[in-house]
Amino acid sequence: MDVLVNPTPKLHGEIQALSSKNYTTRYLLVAALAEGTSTILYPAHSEDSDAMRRCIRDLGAVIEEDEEKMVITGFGRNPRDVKELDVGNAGAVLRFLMAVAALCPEVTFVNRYPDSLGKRPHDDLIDALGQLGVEVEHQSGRLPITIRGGKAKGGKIRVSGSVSSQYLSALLFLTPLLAEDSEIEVLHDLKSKVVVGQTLEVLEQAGIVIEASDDLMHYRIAGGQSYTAKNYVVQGDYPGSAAILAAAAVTRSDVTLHRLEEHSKQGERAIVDVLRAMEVPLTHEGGVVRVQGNGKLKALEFDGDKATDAVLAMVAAAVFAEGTSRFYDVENLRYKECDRITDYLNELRKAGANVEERQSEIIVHGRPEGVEGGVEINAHYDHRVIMALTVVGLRAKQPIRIRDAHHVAKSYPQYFDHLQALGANVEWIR
Ligand SMILES: O=C(O)C1=C[C@@H](OP(=O)(O)O)[C@@H](O)[C@H](O)C1
Ligand SMILES: C=C(OP(=O)(O)O)C(=O)O
Repeated sequence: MDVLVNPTPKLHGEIQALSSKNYTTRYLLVAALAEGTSTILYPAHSEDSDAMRRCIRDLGAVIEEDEEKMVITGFGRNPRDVKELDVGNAGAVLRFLMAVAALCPEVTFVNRYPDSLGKRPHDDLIDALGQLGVEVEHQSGRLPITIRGGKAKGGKIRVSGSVSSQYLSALLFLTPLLAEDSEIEVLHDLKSKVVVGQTLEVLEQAGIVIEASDDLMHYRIAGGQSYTAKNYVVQGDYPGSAAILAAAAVTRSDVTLHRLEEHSKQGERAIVDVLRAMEVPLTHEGGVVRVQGNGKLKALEFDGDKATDAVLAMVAAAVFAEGTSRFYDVENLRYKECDRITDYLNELRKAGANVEERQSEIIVHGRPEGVEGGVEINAHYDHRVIMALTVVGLRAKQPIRIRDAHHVAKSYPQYFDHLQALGANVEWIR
């Protein structure tokens, strides 16, 4: 299904932020790896969180749920012998479960999104699992992937962090369950380092002890640990909310978002500081962000690796800023649902934005006068491209049609409902 985004000068109203995708996938996983019964309050409901829920159920977790919570009885260190797992288009879910599959005799991860997740590389994790004696069959590091586990005991592992932090997170979830102690050394650089902080936070909540160096490049993990069943509460989601806040910033607005903790470990909370630095009038107190946009923004320079999943929304805001903005250290955006540098900038250019790319940078020459619009956008299967192009469409002169906008449901199925509630003129078209 497509979405038509019509020019919308004003946004007004209050919404509750969606629940965090990254915390939901992690809490589901640690609940499954525990032997007792855990409760997750306010879990996210999206394609990615559904993928984790479906897979842990296939692996033997028992899940009961109502509107507000999920009650999960885990399988501990003994997942069911399942032949196939379908993670949909969810990168983190795939990588985390590739590690968990080391506890299974033989599991194949199917390739349902050959043009999106099917193109993403997993070589560094495959290599690390190999060091633990796990046999992995793959297509040049890509899906479909078959994992033959059962032999992993622990030991020394070296893993590259230069493409994704998810490989390291995956190993941090697995190693405490192995019989022997492990030591993990991260090679090269570690991208999206802040997300590893979320992994460590959740592991600690689940009763797992991990010794991490201050720079997050070295870890010691005692083997033979058990995950404790616990009650978890999922906080609001900054990456998805970043798009709503960017929409409020580029329009004349009075928009309030609830459930966005100031001291969250989500790096994408930087959206608030970035918009503030762009001189967007806003306040953030007691978990409530209020933007009173006047449509005026100033350009800025920002290290995008600190807030990976909010960069596209920040770039969309910068499209209308006075001056030239630069988002640097963002190379790993190329390895997401699409190439979030080349593919995204091509779509932005179609809409009339003045943008340039470098291998690891996005440069935006702002157009405070607005962009032309009047074009069709290819979503590239990417929820964050869809959300960001919507922000641009609100301030374009002519409507923008976003093809296959239903892929927004990967993380934020209610995105267009929330925008409509704020007065945005957006409509679904078949
Ligand atoms: O661990 C996670 O849940 C995630 C890590 C990040 O990926 P990279 O480490 O590949 O940047 C992020 O972009 C993704 O949306 C979720
Ligand atoms: C890149 C993302 O997710 P994943 O890597 O889990 O597919 C995202 O949510 O923007």
